Amino acid sequence: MELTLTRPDDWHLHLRDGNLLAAVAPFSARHFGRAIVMPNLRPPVTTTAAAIAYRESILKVMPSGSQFDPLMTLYLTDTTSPNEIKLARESGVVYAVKLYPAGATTNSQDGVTDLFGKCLPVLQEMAEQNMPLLVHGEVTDPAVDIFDREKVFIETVLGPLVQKLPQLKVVMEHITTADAVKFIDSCSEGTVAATVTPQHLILNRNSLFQGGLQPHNYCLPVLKREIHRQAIVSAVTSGSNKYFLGTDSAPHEKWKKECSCGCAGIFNAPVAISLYAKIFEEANALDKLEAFTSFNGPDFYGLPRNTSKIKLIKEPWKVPECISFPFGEIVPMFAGQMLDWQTSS
Ligand SMILES: NC(=O)N[C@@H](CC(=O)O)C(=O)O
Ligand SMILES: [Zn+2]
Ligand SMILES: [Zn+2]
Repeated sequence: MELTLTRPDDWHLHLRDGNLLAAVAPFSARHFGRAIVMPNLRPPVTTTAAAIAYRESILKVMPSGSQFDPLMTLYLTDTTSPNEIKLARESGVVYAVKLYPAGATTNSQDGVTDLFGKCLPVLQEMAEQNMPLLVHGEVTDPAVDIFDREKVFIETVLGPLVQKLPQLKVVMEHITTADAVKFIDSCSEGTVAATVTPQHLILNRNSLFQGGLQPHNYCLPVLKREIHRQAIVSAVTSGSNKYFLGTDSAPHEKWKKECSCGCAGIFNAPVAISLYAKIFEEANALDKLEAFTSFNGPDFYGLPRNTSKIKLIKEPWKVPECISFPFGEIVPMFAGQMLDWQTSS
């Protein structure tokens, strides 16, 4: 069996920097036309000037002949100025601003401590400039159970934000719950949307503990119960244009995952397209796959859809156990397992 799709884009990707960037970027460039590149480096990408420099370093490591187009983002802080948003818009290379609640996830130390108290003028400027806000949607209050942090974020931050600034474009990133689906479905089309990762569509929280602790299935927001997984599968396969592909591929070196305090993040770039195809096939919804992978994202961002195509063939392949590069090793999602779909180049 074969499927031809308009080339997909990845609307949520961590490319890292330095040696790791060079090692992982080709895995995304192989399949995706464009990617929204997350700014959570150390130090974070907080200015347009830094975003331009980061974009250059990404383009430098691209395989020759690659058309891959990195769409840059700024990391919102308590002190980001409205003027920085103007510069970002004028640059033509910054496509969004990312909200990390301080302490919510990897490299979020410099994130926002009080969105409504500190960031309202910037958010107003973003609404005016039609600059989307991308949201890691979890509260950081240690008193809130980790499995409830997305739900509480919707109730206490996202809901009120959408009420306060109804013109602001918002993407709730990597949604994991039925609560998020309900919220997104209730919002107005073209203004609020969500990305969905392969891991949250294919795994539930049992996968964290299956046969022992599984660090390579650990990401944030953490995997949830099966009923939540089913709700997001229904959402993406429903044909709604509010949901689109965002892998959240987030590589960490093997030693940083397999240790006494492992990092959150799953490296799924090599398997993401295969997994999305598997999910849509199992839901009898392969006819809805292309809108999710290739149409809904650019339509939301107001960008043209890609014109080139990729071909998927149903032919089993084994995911490598480990990907080695000159300075280390990374374990991909589904390492050592068989998958049905692969792309033919
Ligand atoms: N998803 C993750 O578990 N980790 C991401 C950060 C993020 O997207 O929250 C990372 O940068 O490692
Ligand atoms: Zn996140
Ligand atoms: Zn992410």
